[in-house]
Amino acid sequence: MIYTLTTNPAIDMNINTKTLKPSHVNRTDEVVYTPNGKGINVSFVLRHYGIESKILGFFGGFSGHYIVDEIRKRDYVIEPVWIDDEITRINIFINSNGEEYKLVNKGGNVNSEKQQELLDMIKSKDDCTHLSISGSLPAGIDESYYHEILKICKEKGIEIILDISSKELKELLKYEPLLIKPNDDEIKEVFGMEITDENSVKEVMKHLHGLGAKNVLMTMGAKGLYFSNKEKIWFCDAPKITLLSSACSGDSCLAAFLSEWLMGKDIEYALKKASATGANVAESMAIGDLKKVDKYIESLNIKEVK
Ligand SMILES: O=P(O)(O)OC[C@@]1(O)O[C@H](CO)[C@@H](O)[C@@H]1O
Repeated sequence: MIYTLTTNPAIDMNINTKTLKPSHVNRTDEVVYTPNGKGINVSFVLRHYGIESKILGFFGGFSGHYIVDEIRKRDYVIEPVWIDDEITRINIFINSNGEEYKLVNKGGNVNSEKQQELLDMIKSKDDCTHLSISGSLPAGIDESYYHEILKICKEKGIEIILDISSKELKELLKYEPLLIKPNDDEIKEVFGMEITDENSVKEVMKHLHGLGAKNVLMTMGAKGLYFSNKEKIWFCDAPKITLLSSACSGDSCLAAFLSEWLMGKDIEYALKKASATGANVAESMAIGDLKKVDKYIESLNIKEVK
């Protein structure tokens, strides 16, 4: 069973507005509230593609209850660690005249007792084959927490999937995660390496594998994505779309990829599905209905980077 861990969930408030002026009452055109957080988004899209997963995370206050209730209404198994006296954050994504404004808040404080509760929960899981960890850490949790989680995974033989932007990612590769999903900006920030051409991609992949990553899915938004399994590197282009909101796009891309790749299916199709899904989400508010994915897949091209 795949488990997703969202250490810092959020209600996403997705707003569409033609006017966004300072010192002005901006009456918006559309607003969509969705129960989210990066790992939760992965679970949603996995289910869309027929793969079940279970959801873990820290939740608190009215907003935490809203997220957990919504997820339970959709019949997911979610095991929340409830944080006392703290409210799960609400993040705001504004789309106005082709521009995106992303207001991502910190998240409630998680004390050491609650941190331990989650670690004990992971330790107690006997059905967990893969743990997909996504997103930022909330207040009160130090980066060293990742090490504690990953040590438990190693001991229990749980395969690790990491989609985190933390600088600690570099140090975490020694736990040999099955897959990491950085984007090109994170590669620059965390590893100080810039993607300029195919040679730089080869260098980056070699470096990441050298540090311990078994597989790397590197996303680059409208520029496409690369996947490396240490033996080969593939590139997949991206469909041309009109961007509405890039929120949830990377998480959905990862889930689409996992839905094929973890099942041992064709790698080229998995990459096309990942690219098509990320693009279709980026032209929607929140995750959207993913209805254009099949059409986009037909238009995509894969090439091997030699
Ligand atoms: O602060 P993090 O965890 O990095 O990002 C959280 C978040 O912005 O990412 C998701 C989209 O990818 C949203 O659903 C959510 O609000």
